[in-house]
Amino acid sequence: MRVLERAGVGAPRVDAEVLLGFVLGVSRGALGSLLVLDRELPDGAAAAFDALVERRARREPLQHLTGVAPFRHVELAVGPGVFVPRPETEQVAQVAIDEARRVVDERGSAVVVDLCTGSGAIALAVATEVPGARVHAVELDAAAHAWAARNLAGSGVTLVKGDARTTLRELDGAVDVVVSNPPYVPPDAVPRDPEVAEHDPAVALYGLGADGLEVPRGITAAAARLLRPGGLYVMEHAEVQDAAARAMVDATGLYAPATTADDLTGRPRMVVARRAGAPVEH
Ligand SMILES: C[S@@+](CC[C@H](N)C(=O)[O-])C[C@H]1O[C@@H](n2cnc3c(N)ncnc32)[C@H](O)[C@@H]1O
Repeated sequence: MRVLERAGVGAPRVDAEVLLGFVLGVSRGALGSLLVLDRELPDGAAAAFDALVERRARREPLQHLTGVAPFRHVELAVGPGVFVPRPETEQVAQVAIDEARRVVDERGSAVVVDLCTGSGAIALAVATEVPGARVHAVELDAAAHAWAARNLAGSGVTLVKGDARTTLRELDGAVDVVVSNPPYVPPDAVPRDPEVAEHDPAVALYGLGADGLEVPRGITAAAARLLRPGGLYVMEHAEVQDAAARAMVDATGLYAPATTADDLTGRPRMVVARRAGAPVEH
């Protein structure tokens, strides 16, 4: 634990417990007590644990070491080449899930699209938690798409490889919920944590343009094209982008006035808007 603390790992005790549980093949909860850390480990486990701690001290993401990332009620396989799903995105998924459930109750089914799906986290959560939802997911990057294909196999989610700004034309005007956690980091805001800066793919982080919102602007336009009138759009953004994200949505003239919703820690982290009027003509 001290090795991780010295390396600047944010939650050294938690990470040490997770890695020990991983080596022993038990959940962190089943470890029982931290005293386990002081006991002798079975043959081979001590060396395996030390090797993992050393890698974690070099700031490899914990989830790359265990190969999994928890997200709501599901677990995603993750590793190099894919963005590790974050707890704050669970609340973005919640907004999409609540709306999809409401639509299913009202109409018997709902069409949900997850743009920029990465590991497939949001799409899998919606498909798992909302029976009656028909879920589509789009990912541009080949490596991330491969992780999503692995995670979404057998889930019923339709996964498409392509640019989320231009795909799924067959669903134009027919979608009830579009949810997205796109890249949105501005070019001058390189994340400080090595786990993020060195291990999350650049295509997952940087939203392009001076404000980081060039890709999100394209996603917002695509969502307007996909949504039926009254359909809901929810998109994650950085804490400092709340006003810019609302302005971005409102500037399209295609949505009712956008609002901002908070994540579970009370930070403004997503823009929410309903599609207004008639579907866009093409
Ligand atoms: C911030 S990550 C989010 C991944 C996942 N939705 C999550 O919340 O964990 C953004 C994802 O968008 C993908 N991406 C970037 N530009 C894209 C585009 N134009 N079309 C589709 N996917 C894109 C990246 O490869 C990355 O997987």
